[in-house]
Amino acid sequence: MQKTTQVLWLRNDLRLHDHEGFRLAVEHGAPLAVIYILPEHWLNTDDDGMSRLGSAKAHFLRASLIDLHRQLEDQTINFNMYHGHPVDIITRLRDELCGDIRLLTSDAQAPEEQEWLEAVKEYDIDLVTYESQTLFSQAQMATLLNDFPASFSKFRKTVEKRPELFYIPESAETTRLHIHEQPLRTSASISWPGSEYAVSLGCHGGERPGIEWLSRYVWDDKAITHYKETRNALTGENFSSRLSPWLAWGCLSPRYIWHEILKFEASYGETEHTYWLRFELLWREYFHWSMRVHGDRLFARSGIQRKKIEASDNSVHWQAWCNASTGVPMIDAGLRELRHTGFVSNRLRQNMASYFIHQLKLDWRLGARWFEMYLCDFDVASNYGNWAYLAGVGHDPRPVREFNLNKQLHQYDPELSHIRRWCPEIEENSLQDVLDHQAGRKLLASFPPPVVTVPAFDIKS
Ligand SMILES: Cc1cc2nc3c(=O)[nH]c(=O)nc-3n(C[C@H](O)[C@H](O)[C@H](O)COP(=O)(O)OP(=O)(O)OC[C@H]3O[C@@H](n4cnc5c(N)ncnc54)[C@H](O)[C@@H]3O)c2cc1C
Repeated sequence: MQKTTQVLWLRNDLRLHDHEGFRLAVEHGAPLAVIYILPEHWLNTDDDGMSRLGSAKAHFLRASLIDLHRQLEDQTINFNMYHGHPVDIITRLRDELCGDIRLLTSDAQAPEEQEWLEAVKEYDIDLVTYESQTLFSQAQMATLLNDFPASFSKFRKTVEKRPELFYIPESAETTRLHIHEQPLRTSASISWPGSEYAVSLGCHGGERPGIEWLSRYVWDDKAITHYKETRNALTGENFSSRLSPWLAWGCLSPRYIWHEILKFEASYGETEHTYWLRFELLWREYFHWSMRVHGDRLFARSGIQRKKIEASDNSVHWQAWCNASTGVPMIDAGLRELRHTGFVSNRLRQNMASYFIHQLKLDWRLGARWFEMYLCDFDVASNYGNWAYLAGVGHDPRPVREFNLNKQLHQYDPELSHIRRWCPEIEENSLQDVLDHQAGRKLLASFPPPVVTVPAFDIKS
């Protein structure tokens, strides 16, 4: 009989806790090799000047891999890193390992990943997939997926009625793993993207920093007790949970976070704030399952609604966006923040996307790709799901969701704290000055004029 080697191919599940892949490997018992493949094309720049891995995002991913590497090393488990085409790497490994391969990896979210998994199966590899990014499993979702709710509310109400869904299995005892001992031929060291911007991440990638952050946010600072009230802010400490980068790379499991919130509620009581953080995690869940159901349609301009929408290819507008020089301080502040830190608040993301789609009138998918390059919490389902929603071709029941930028600025950054942080050139100006500039009514000398203005707004005295 041929010997079997298990290969655990980690993708967006860079952790040890709540990990079905490790659990399955322990259960099976054959020797295990743990690998990560950085897809080569993520490093290439496309015709629009974009790559898949901007610098802040690359920083976070790299730190997450290093943290995992160290944790595995402590348990004498080799972690083998590659870059190249995932299917090429896996088939090369199969040849190197000779014998039967049992490949364990996370279920596909995006169609691109589905293609890799389909291609791997062609090579006579025993492929076993598991869920690692969602609260629920495919089996738990089966009936809902056959008739997927068109709105988030319907989805939420259905799953909230089923508490048995919110179950967290025991973590695998990795000490019981049987490790493949022979060294594997890994790729030459990866040339990670450098940066033309000074990157200043507010957080460290990796499972252990993620667990620490969650514990501090929930238990030490008890910031969860004001979540609903502050979550729409544009800046400030602990205004939202900032869990998204760890969730995106799978350094934290959504089930682990969910259960920490439940534990907090058991100690201090459920409030609208603790509930709302779980509510937002369900939004993420909704987009993830929507992507499984709708696949490629989510990347079409007409979206899942198959609605014909117009978009221009105005290169002046596009360049202004790319250079963070739209002349609208609220937008340019967000663009600068995103390039430097890989993060922007949800409220600002909504306004930025609305401006991109409704004022610059560019194709929403270009904006989604731009976010994909820079966001260190890039999550294919949440990003494309939210952009499509704002473009009116996704799950939004409303036909158009256009934000009144000046009204939003007045409501969410009345002290100009966010704008001043990222656009110091308007340090001396008042909120009304900025509102007038953005509307093109009275231009600031210190800021370029808007490429496209937004509706005027007067502060009532
Ligand atoms: C145009 C646009 C693009 C976006 N792209 C992404 C993306 O690539 N990756 C990503 O994780 N989120 C994305 N979001 C959703 C949201 O902006 C971020 O999840 C949130 O800002 C992350 O900060 P936080 O962890 O402090 O969120 P919190 O407010 O603390 O929320 C907790 C968690 O709930 C989930 N969540 C909250 N809001 C949403 C939402 N609207 N959609 C899906 N999940 C949500 C996230 O996992 C988040 O970490 C996008 C939103 C917009 C409008």
